[in-house]
Amino acid sequence: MRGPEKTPKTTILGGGAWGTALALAALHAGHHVRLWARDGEIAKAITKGKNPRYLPGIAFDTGIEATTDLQTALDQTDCVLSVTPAQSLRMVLNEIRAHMPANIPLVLCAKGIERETGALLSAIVTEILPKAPVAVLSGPSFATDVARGLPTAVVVAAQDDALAMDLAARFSARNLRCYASTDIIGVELGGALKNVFAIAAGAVAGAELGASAQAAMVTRGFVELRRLGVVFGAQPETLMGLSGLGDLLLTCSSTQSRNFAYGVALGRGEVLEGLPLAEGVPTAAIAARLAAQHGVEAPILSAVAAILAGVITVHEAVEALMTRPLKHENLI
Ligand SMILES: NC(=O)C1=CN([C@@H]2O[C@H](COP(=O)(O)OP(=O)(O)OC[C@H]3O[C@@H](n4cnc5c(N)ncnc54)[C@H](OP(=O)(O)O)[C@@H]3O)[C@@H](O)[C@H]2O)C=CC1
Ligand SMILES: O=C(CO)COP(=O)(O)O
Repeated sequence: MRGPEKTPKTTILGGGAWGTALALAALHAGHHVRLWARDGEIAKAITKGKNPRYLPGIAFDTGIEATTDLQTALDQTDCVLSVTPAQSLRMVLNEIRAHMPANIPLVLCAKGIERETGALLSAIVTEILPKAPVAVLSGPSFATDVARGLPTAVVVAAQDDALAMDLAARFSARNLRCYASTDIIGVELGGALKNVFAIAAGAVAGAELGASAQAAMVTRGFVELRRLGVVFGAQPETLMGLSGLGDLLLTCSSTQSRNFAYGVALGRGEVLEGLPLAEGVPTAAIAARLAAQHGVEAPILSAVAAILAGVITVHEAVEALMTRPLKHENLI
């Protein structure tokens, strides 16, 4: 006879919009959920069913145990979701190293490439927590949609198919459908690079260059994403899926995306300081550098990096893109 099912114990690192939304999703999937936030006020608010700084206007179920104490957050956990920004991952992993139980999966939910080193986030986990099986959760999913319980589909990748399937089953609930994948690199690259193309699409919208230009930018951005995927060893078909095409469709068309909104402000020539987190900003520079190092033709990535570095304007970038030598429509 089977014994009673054990309640999954899930720890979320990060009390921002996505950390809170994923904590709620885990709660709705029946987990015992603890969330670590570095800010005590945010931890208190989440425990009371709100996060006014990051999810304003959304009241949610109580039941998430939020704390500023890492030891408490990680005690007896059986799965950890890392949901702080990509550029903080190394710092956060170094902080949790002493408290992390051995052989517990670490699921990366941030989207970016480390600016200083060019490392993919999964490589940073392997370097700092070599005993933690690494997984990646990505796909078209606005935190506010997930927090409101709107239907959303994502993909969870792990090298071990059984782990990927387990995690997909663990986090799936009525309004969150998780597909499994074994292509960690493809899934993380799709999430990291779509942010840069969302900035490009936003800049085109902000500069009022028209819907046709926006569609061209997204389509050619997708070609660049697939080219970089080949270099990194991603499976090309992964990028046709939720983390890749799916997330481009979402974030290259909606001001709900912070990266798209950042691009809009850039295109309008507005002040950028103080805008919410746009992960595509640090990732653009390193992605353009990696593309150049590997001889990958990626004019949109380079243009976004150059605009963000203040080397060229949006209009100059568009003119340079439009007057490149004519060629066949190479799709890879
Ligand atoms: N929002 C969304 O819709 C989605 C976001 N993502 C990805 O999730 C990641 C996080 O995004 P999101 O939650 O939206 O971002 P937010 O800006 O909403 O929140 C970021 C959170 O990370 C915390 N944080 C920042 N730096 C550190 C650090 N060094 N140590 C500990 N905590 C830190 C912040 O704490 P504090 O408040 O103290 O500064 C805050 O709680 C990003 O990579 C994003 O691309 C993925 C899918 C959807
Ligand atoms: O990654 C996201 C949706 O899939 C969120 O996008 P932004 O970070 O641009 O808001």
